Amino acid sequence: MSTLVVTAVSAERDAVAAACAPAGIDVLAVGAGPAAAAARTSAALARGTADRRPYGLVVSAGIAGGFPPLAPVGSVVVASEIVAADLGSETPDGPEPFTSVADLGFGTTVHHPHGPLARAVAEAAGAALGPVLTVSTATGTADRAARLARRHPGALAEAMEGFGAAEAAAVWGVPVLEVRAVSNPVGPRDRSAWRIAEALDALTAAFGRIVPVLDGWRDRVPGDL
Ligand SMILES: O=C(O)c1cccc(C(=O)CC[C@H]2O[C@@H](n3cnc4c(=O)[nH]cnc43)[C@H](O)[C@@H]2O)c1
Repeated sequence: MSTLVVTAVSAERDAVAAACAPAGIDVLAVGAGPAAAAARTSAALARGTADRRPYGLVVSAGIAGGFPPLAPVGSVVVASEIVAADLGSETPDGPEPFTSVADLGFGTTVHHPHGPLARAVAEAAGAALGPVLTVSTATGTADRAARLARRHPGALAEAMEGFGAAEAAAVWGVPVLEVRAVSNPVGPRDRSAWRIAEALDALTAAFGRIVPVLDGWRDRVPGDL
């Protein structure tokens, strides 16, 4: 079965496609944020099924903010967990001014990529493996960066689409991965410090090393990886 890679914007799509298109892996720009990612990823999965070419894996990919020092600018991360970090409610009292929908008892905030596949992809890419957060509002202050890091120990990075792509993949019963190249630190907003070209180059290089693993996954005998 084939693989679908989804990115937010066309520059990310082109960076991934430079490595994936020669291998016949589809790469789509589905828009920024979890809602656009969920809607358009689900539509692409439906098209694949209708065309009798169902996808067997969804990969959310692109650039991201990295939590220093775990994920420096220019590094690549692979998600061990895809976490909806701001899906919940603010709370007026207590040390933690946020509670998740999972804690409130009416939703899920974590998707778990296939462990052996995520490990194999991280190893091939020379990437760190750990939680990657999905946010609807990019972090722009040191205070919020510290709160997120406290609430999600070991979090490597934040981006804005992974959880949406994972929700779509779950609806279609397809496994999901998230692969990100770090363009900026999570913290006080300074767009001039974003190293987008460096991160896009890192993304292309990472997918060059990941493609053979995805090929092996496509051809796998269940239990192989
Ligand atoms: O301006 C450009 O040339 C350009 C090229 C490629 C990508 C972009 C984006 O702005 C991508 C937005 C996308 O990146 C993720 N992202 C990156 N850093 C963060 C962050 O610190 N916090 C949250 N998300 C981040 C996110 O997935 C965005 O959708 C521009």
